[in-house]
Amino acid sequence: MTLTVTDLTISRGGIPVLEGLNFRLDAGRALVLRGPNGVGKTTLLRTVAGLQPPVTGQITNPPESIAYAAHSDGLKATLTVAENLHFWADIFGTKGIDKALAGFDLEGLVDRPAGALSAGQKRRLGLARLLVSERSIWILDEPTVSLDVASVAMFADAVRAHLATGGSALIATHIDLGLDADVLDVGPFRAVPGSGSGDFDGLDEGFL
Ligand SMILES: Nc1ncnc2c1ncn2[C@@H]1O[C@H](COP(=O)(O)OP(=O)(O)OP(=O)(O)O)[C@@H](O)[C@H]1O
Repeated sequence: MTLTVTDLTISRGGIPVLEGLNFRLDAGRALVLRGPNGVGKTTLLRTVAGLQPPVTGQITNPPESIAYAAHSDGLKATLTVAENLHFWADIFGTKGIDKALAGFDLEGLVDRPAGALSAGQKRRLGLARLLVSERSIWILDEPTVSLDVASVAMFADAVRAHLATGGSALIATHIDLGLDADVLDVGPFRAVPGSGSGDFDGLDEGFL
């Protein structure tokens, strides 16, 4: 399960933000994206996840291999924790939520509506969907926002376990997760300004 990005140029709101990107993500590996605020990390993740087309270049990955966790949690506020996970299990065509509940310490919250969770608990539930998805390539945008130290460690353990079973992860994060990961600084790939339509793109997905 290899993700390959070749000669990629990406845009946001019709304006190119990064260009000339080439990288591959092999099974069992994590790649951490670094770069200053606004450089285009989220845009790159959205493009790799298939939420928007590249300007130029290719992205190849096995079909139905990607699970994408965006900035926002994208939870169903009136559904319980268990119902949210079952909802996503139905979407992904998988069965069972126990591993996801255990992996993110949610067993004590199964009957709580997602809207009544704390910010960190919501984030844990959002990340638990990765386990429900059973997808091999995780695309993660600032996954540790709102997480306390113990929950960051829990998340890092989940990523390590995923890599150990042949999964992979592409992660935009400003913190050190303590993973054995490759690092790609996208700063040097900033696009030359002056082209594009400038159209506003209001789409902001929670999870796919
Ligand atoms: N919906 C949008 N429409 C138009 N432009 C946008 C939109 N969202 C972000 N941008 C712009 O696109 C550029 C890239 O933004 P992006 O969110 O990809 O950066 P980032 O590297 O993820 O930043 P951060 O580290 O702050 O999360 C920025 O200049 C940003 O202002």
